[in-house]
Amino acid sequence: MDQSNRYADLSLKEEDLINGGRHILVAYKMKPKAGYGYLASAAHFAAESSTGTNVEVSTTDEFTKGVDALVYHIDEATEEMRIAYPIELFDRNITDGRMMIVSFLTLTIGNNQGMGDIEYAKMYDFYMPRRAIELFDGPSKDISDLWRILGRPIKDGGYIAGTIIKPKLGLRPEPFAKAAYEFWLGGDFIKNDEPQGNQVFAPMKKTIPLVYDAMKRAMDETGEAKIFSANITADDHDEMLARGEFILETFGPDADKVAFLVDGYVGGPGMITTARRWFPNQYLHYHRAGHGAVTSPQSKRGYTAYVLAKMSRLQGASGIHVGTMGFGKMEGEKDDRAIAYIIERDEYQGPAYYQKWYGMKPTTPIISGGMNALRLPGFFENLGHGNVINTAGGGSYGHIDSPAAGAKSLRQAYECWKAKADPIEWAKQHREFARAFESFPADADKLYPGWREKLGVHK
Ligand SMILES: O=C(COP(=O)(O)O)[C@H](O)[C@H](O)COP(=O)(O)O
Ligand SMILES: [Mg+2]
Repeated sequence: MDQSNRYADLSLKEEDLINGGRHILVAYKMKPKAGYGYLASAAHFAAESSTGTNVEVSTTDEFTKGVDALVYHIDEATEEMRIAYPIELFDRNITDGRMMIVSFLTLTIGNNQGMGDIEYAKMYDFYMPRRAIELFDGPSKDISDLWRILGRPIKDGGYIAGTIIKPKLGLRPEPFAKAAYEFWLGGDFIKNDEPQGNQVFAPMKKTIPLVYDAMKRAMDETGEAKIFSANITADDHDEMLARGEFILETFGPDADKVAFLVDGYVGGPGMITTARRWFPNQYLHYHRAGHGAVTSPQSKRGYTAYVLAKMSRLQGASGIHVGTMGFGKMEGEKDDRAIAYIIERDEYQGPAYYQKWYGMKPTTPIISGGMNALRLPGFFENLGHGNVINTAGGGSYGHIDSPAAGAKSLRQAYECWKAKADPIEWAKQHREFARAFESFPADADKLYPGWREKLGVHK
């Protein structure tokens, strides 16, 4: 059944839809299955994603038709399809009238992912009108809160040198706390690796008090504040809250130095919102492990990493991983800068839509995955600034001198970029940075050919 007379109106202008402020707009790359017309499939897609199904139903009335999603733009050659969703379609809380990401996903990237006439469809951008921005929580804490804790300026407070406790799993409580202490002697921020929680060999009730003790000792030793991002992810929200409350109680007077890490892609939007609403005084660290299943450029379904990051700001993530833009070990491109810019700026031109955030707090780009001091100068140059959290696991615990030296090498890499200095010249003055060359020789060979001669390293 061709539903394009009801679910498509190609005379609608995007500019008018935006000025009207009544629609959420979504841009997809969509391809119908062979034998299906583009517009008819697009209209069926919009029907399934809003008020319709594959047949006409007798229960439809005039009001129903007023909230139909409408295809307003198609371009078969570029597989471009854009749909306007009336804002009324989206579910609101009975407790406080607010919007929820789960409803946004259910409609815009729900059943339409399994339709018989659609080969594939991937969301690559969406636009939220001002009213929707008003109805999402947004972050309650942001990077300025971390800068304040670290004793930095709250604007442009700069690079936060972090790590991930490695090995990923298998450390018992004492070695775990020792690994934390050793990094904090040189760095600012430590996160649990995303699978670390309450394993039998490292029970949280034993490990967390030791981590707090390590933090206190490192703060005494360095005279600097330190931050720990603790994983509270759990299937059961009560379990997640119990973890969070136990951690805050343990850190007591230093609970402001605790962030909460939630595995938001595998855990889902409800887990992020529960953490956001239950612990509004903590920095909320969104770890996105698993996202590649839908966001990878190889996947023609789901949504992009840009869309994931943009949703996380609406949900209230204080920070989210944005990859390493081709400088680390995970998939990524230089142009992934856009993923950082959409979450940190107050307005930004995305791949399809110009989004204004109307003062919603920013979400920090968290840079992670195969990073080390040698890779950072190029990374900052590409991004154009260093106001990020960077967690370098291998880059810290793989430094040949110590985790503290690894941490210092990260800070020195940032200072090198800020000073616009030549990394080789910088290495001559900064020992930990220099030793990073010997720690990661494959990277050094690739990024700084001839480094051995220039730095006088002949082993
Ligand atoms: O454990 C790590 C990195 O460890 P290492 O620093 O040793 O590589 C992170 O979980 C991933 O980077 C996540 O990837 P992303 O940030 O792309 O989501
Ligand atoms: Mg990890």
